[in-house]
Amino acid sequence: MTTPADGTPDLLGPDELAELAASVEWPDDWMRQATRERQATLAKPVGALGRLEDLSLWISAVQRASPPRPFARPRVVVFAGDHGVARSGVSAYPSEVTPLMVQAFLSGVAGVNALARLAGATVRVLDLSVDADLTGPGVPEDVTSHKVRRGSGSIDVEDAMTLEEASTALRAGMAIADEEVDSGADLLIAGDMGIGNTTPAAALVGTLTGANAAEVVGRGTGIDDRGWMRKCAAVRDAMRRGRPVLGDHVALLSRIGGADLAAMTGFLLQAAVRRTPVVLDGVISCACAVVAHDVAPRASLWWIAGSRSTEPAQKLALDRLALEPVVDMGLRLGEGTGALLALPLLQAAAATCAEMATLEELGGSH
Ligand SMILES: Cc1cc2ncn([C@H]3O[C@H](COP(=O)(O)O)[C@@H](O)[C@H]3O)c2cc1C
Ligand SMILES: O=C(O)c1cccnc1
Repeated sequence: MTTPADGTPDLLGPDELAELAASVEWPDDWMRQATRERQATLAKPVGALGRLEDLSLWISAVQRASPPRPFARPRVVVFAGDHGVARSGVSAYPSEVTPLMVQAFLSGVAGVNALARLAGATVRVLDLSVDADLTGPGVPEDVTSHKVRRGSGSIDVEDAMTLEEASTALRAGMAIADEEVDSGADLLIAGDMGIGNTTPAAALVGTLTGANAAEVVGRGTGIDDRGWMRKCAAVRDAMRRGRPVLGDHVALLSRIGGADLAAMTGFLLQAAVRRTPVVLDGVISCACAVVAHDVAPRASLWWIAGSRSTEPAQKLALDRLALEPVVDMGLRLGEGTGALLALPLLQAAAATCAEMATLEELGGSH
């Protein structure tokens, strides 16, 4: 935690967040318009590339380039963290799976690794709040370089973390986005790993959209009806704890979020500040996106929805963000997999627009 010389905790205050929000620029509408005009001249019937054409306009606007370029350095950052609420029977799997999956990401054998290889993206995994000690031989130091705490509190009955830790986690996420953009990433994806994390995600979406627990709670890793009812009760209790601090984003994340989710929120915000596009993934990244959008409404113009999740909270989140997923394949994995599934379609949108001749260049007209 960063603490100023006088010893007071370095809280991320509303003024700093408002300043951050004000620094988010608009994507470039001139480039969007230039690409719209180009699409109308390419060697195809007008509109024949369907939604790829819409995607090419967004890519142009966020790249400030017309025609758009395929992304050269797409990067996934997986935010790993455990959640005390998992002890209340809200997940089909135990928290011990979280550190195992971190090892799997590092070994390159998880779903996110396979899809990243296919899509030409690289993967970085960070332990923000895994309830295990991941330092030691075989684990690169980078993995724990932004660790905030071991596990987050059980949000139905206690705070996920302190206000200081929430501030630290948000700042960590911003620093991570800076690190990635400074290292050359031109497209970012926020992946998640943490047993129980669909519970705080649902609670955040429910609190910010005004929906009730039954409307936001899904099956997560595959809980049965009794598990779903336990999860509804946990989310209802968490939302009761979150509602009084609606509007204070640091307090909201400290009460009913988690260090991993707070970091992801900071990451999404800073990506927008750095004019770097993001493909959102499943319910976790979309829940964080709703928090980040509440801080900085313009930030969502820098994001696109990769994949429809089966989690109901993701639908409410995307409605709030006015985003329509690129693919709908019934995914419910997270890790960044849904975003990676959409990435080849984004590349297709950029490549067709950049590489196709115009009808006029072929000697024709229409
Ligand atoms: C082996 C395994 C790999 C995963 N990869 C992502 N998740 C996903 O499922 C979890 C969230 O669902 P819930 O809230 O129901 O626990 C998170 O770890 C999320 O990343 C996984 C879950 C498991 C079991
Ligand atoms: O929507 C997701 O990404 C998701 C759904 C269930 C479990 N983990 C992640």
